[in-house]
Amino acid sequence: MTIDHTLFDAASDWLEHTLEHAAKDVSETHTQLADGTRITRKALGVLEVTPPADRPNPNAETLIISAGVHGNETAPIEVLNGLVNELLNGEWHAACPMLLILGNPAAMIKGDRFVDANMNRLFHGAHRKAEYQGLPEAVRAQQLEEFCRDFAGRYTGALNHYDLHTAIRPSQREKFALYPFVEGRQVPADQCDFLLEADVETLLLQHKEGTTFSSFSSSELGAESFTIELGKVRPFGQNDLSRFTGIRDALRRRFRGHPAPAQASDRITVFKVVYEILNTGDSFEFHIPDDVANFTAYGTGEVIWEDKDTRYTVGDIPESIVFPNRQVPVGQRVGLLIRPLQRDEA
Ligand SMILES: O=C(O)CCC(=O)N[C@@H](CCC(=O)O)C(=O)O
Ligand SMILES: [Zn+2]
Repeated sequence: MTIDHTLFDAASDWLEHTLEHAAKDVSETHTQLADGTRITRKALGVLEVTPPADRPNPNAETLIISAGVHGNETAPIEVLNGLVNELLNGEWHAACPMLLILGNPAAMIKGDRFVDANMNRLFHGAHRKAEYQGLPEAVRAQQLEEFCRDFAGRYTGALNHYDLHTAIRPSQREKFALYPFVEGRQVPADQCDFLLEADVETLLLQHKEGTTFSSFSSSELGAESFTIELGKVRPFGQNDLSRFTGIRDALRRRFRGHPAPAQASDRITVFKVVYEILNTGDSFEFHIPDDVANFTAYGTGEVIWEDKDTRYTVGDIPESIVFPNRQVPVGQRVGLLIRPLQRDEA
């Protein structure tokens, strides 16, 4: 490895630098690769890649790729860091402008989903709410929004954002993507092809705007954005990276500006979110066990949650649970209920 250490001080790579400096400020710095690509370390865990102006960008796109918005979701962090190492090592040339983000370094060091507040609920302006004022995760969400806004504002090509995660629970469908809700929008076929290329065969359509990173970039920046769940949460070093080669190879292909391989888009299974379960407070009872897998289905009449005022039972069409988690603050998401998208709903 012949990495230029002006970018990462004495650290061996981007991830090591990000973890070592998690409690410190780092200033902006940049370097130029032998092929003329400029790499700017904008801040801790934020790299901008700028190919030389005369290099073709065959897919006419700009990319934002984020991982580690939840600190314990380490596999996508390792995948993204591996791709950065390849780039810095001169193994291939970057074709498109890219903003690469390791979201929450302090939580990565702790090995936890977050430190003070779930950062993936603080985007799309939510970091401005009084209850989050001054929290490091609110400051970081605002900083990441600003970097993305600045990056998006400097380019005209199609903007795409893939926010990479892994799930807390096991899942009947190991890899799946969530498409943030934007009024009147439909998922483009080439995005489904990309998901399939990355071995992601299941897509969930959100039913309302949210405060996730991908909701921010799609609603505020007009990006085609997805949250992508790639497997299960594990600590650094304990991931079986052979289960993540689909996303690694698909991203590398995009970074290099190579054409998309042909895919059969009808292979993707699409669900829509029909209901978001929220923690309603003291009398809230969630009837789904803690160890249930994502996509477990519940039949007509089954009670999912209740409190002193409300009892939610499944209606005529079975519904499946995704992201069940009762350990969330009042007002936050305890889970999503989904059902397959019918043909006439497409
Ligand atoms: O497994 C879980 O319960 C959570 C995994 C995760 O972090 N998922 C994202 C999904 C974001 C979205 O809805 O687009 C999250 O909860 O932030
Ligand atoms: Zn996550």
